[in-house]
Amino acid sequence: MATKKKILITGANGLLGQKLVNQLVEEQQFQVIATGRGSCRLPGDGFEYVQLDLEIQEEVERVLSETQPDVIIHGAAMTHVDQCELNQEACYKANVLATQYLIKEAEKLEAHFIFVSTDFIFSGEEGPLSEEADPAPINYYGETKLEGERLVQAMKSKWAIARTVLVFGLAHDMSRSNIILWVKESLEAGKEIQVVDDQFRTPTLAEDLAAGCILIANQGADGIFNISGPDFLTPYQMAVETAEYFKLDQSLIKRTDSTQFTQPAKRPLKTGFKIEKAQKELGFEPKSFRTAIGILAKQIILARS
Ligand SMILES: NC(=O)C1=CN([C@@H]2O[C@H](COP(=O)(O)OP(=O)(O)OC[C@H]3O[C@@H](n4cnc5c(N)ncnc54)[C@H](OP(=O)(O)O)[C@@H]3O)[C@@H](O)[C@H]2O)C=CC1
Ligand SMILES: Cc1cn([C@H]2C[C@H](O)[C@@H](COP(=O)(O)OP(=O)(O)O[C@H]3O[C@@H](C)C(=O)[C@@H](O)[C@H]3O)O2)c(=O)[nH]c1=O
Repeated sequence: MATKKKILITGANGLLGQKLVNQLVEEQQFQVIATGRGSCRLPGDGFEYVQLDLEIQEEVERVLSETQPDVIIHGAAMTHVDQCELNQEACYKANVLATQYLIKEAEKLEAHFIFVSTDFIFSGEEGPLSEEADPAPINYYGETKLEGERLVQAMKSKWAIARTVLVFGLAHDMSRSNIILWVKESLEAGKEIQVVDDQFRTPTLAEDLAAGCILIANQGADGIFNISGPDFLTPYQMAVETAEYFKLDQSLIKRTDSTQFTQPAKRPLKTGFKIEKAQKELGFEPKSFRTAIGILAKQIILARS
């Protein structure tokens, strides 16, 4: 029996990482090597976990030469946008240097390299955007992700970039929350929240992002693909839909805009992605926002039982 190809996931303990490992183990197309900083926080089995801090180049060299993956999905990053703005050195190490070390080993192995990127490489002047739009980041996190994309696009071996937007979902032992969980928990606690209605996104269920990355891996696809949800919404609209779905008090949601609600790092106003290319070329089919909330609701109930 032919031995299976090996796929290595970086940041496997994270929201996307956990969904990638779950789906890859289920599909059984690859031998799965899950890597992450520190101990394994993933439930279940069917994969090999290897500790890998991507900011330590010797560790990257050792782990990659020992595991010899055929495919790498690089989702690891510093993703707290405000912390990235305030601690730019840490952000640069996690998002640029780590990617640089990994690319060097991927080229040696001629491994298919799939880089997960973001709508935050864009200025937010217009949206939704196609894969051909010109990047112009307006926060430091976005700058480092764009730098990562540039390193990837200069690779001599096969590469792909999966760009996504406002990922939401439920994972084990999460290091940070995301908008749907935050809205639900705030309203359940009877807390009033200010939510902007002048930013536009195509929010993405973590499972759909993972499915899109795996389509790229399975098909050996190369180039840039927008992998996001299909619905073009503002955070305010997302909050109202979440309240409706979970039958929570909508009066606690106070509509505001980006001039009133400010965060340390500027957010691009209008982003969101057109996903026709991924739909046509990969067969990518994400869930509607409402269906996605329903999936999340089931997971929340399961997690409680
Ligand atoms: N979340 C979102 O809304 C969006 C995310 N993206 C991109 O998607 C990808 C995944 O995001 P998401 O799953 O939400 O992020 P998470 O923050 O949930 O996961 C990121 C993971 O990367 C790990 N990591 C960070 N630095 C290192 C390092 N030096 N070595 C090894 N692992 C490291 C973190 O480890 P630890 O658990 O130890 O902290 C964490 O598990 C990222 O590349 C992000 O830029 C793009 C658009 C939207
Ligand atoms: C906390 C908060 C957020 N918001 C809005 C602002 C923003 O548009 C949206 C999400 O806010 P957050 O700060 O939680 O998420 P944010 O850091 O904007 O999320 C980003 O994460 C990185 C990793 C990405 O790559 C981006 O695609 C994007 O998803 O909700 C409010 O309106 N009120 C609030 O109190």
